[in-house]
Amino acid sequence: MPTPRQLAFDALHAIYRRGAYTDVALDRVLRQTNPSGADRALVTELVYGIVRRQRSLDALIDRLGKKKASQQPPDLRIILQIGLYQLRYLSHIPASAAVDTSVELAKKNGLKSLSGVVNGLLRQYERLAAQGSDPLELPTDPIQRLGIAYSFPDWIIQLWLAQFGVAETEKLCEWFNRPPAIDLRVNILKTTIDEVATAFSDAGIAVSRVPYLPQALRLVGGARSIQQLPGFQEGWWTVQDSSAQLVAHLLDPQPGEVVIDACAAPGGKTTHIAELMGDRGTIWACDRVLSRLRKLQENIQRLQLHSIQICTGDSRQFPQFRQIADRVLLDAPCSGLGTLHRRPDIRWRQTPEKIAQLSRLQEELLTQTATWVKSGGTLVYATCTLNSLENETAVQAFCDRHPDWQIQPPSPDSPAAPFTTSEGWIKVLPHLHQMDGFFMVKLKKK
Ligand SMILES: C[S@@+](CC[C@H](N)C(=O)[O-])C[C@H]1O[C@@H](n2cnc3c(N)ncnc32)[C@H](O)[C@@H]1O
Repeated sequence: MPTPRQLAFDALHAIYRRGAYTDVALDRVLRQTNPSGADRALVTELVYGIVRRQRSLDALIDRLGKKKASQQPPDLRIILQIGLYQLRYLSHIPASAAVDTSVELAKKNGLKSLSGVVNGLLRQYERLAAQGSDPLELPTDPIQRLGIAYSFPDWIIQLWLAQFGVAETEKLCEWFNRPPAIDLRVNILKTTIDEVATAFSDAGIAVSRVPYLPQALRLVGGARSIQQLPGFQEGWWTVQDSSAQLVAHLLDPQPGEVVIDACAAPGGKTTHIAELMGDRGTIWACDRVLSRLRKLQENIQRLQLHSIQICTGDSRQFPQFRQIADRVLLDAPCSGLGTLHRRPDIRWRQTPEKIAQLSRLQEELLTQTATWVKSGGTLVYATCTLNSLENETAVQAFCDRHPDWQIQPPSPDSPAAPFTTSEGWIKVLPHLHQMDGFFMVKLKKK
């Protein structure tokens, strides 16, 4: 049976050298070997943590090694990262264990002749740390300082510094390096939040309520196998972050209405809309990615909903929806910078060029889906990103071009009300609200 560190090495090898997605590579090594609880937790922590922290870890290798990280043999670099990550970020692992197991990894993975390099570099880290000096040297320039200290690319730091300033950006970076919480949304058509909370506590699983969110329960104590939690098969709940739950509350759909969800898959918000409507009315769930729509279909079946119709294709091209909807949700494809803790590789995969393309797509989707709304109807635009170009700027530009639309703040009793700015934007900031970062706004058509 391979050790947890060997499994982490295998997953990181697939991620760095073959371009695999982090969650896919991790899932593969866990499924192949099915390690026990503590080992599984260590592999998960190492893989997610190292992908997140790779800029900081490479800066340490640059400082402590004879060669820069980028010039090290690729597998050696992975092993050095595994060792340094444990020394720097995992307080429950003794330094000697971190060093010895990394030396072992080098020997077992064809790098016997370089195992001395691993030993020397990790011990040098330990020596400096023991003397009380931080082995991670930081430049004075604030962009690079935060980028290296918290392991983000400079462009993301720049973007946030412009929006939030230094102190807030630092808190945000720190938050995004923590493991994510798992929130559930209780299906009010099947059960109540109290019943679900009791079922969980009877099964020895702690859950807590989330302020302002009437259907949200947060799992206390991290990662678990979701399918085995009480009530999953019965459709009592859906995994959905609390901030994503705010979106359907802001839309405020009513029983009997026609609602179109323009970017619906895998259906977290579509199914919430159906639940809030008492499963009465018509919800068109559109998306252009078939595999994601299959997940939506599974969710509809598990939750036993009947009011949702699936529509496959590009939401910029559905003339049949012209002026038929009471409400439209545009949960737009976006850069995802509000969910960096959940998807550790986005910070390295996303680029300003890709965001410029997304921004054009968002504008086209907003312009087209707005034509679906009846007079007096509403459209909610939402993204899970913290980037004003995709948020305030996009919506303001739309309003400037369409004077028959205006921003409508949520009603004071809406769960979204506490997150609303004076301009009517709903902005969820992770370090303030302890949820994924989200932006949403409700627009009303005259
Ligand atoms: C943020 S995700 C939607 C998440 C979903 N609303 C939920 O709550 O589960 C954005 C979705 O937009 C879809 N998408 C991207 N471009 C599209 C287009 N032109 N037309 C329709 N769907 C599109 C993507 O396939 C993706 O599923």
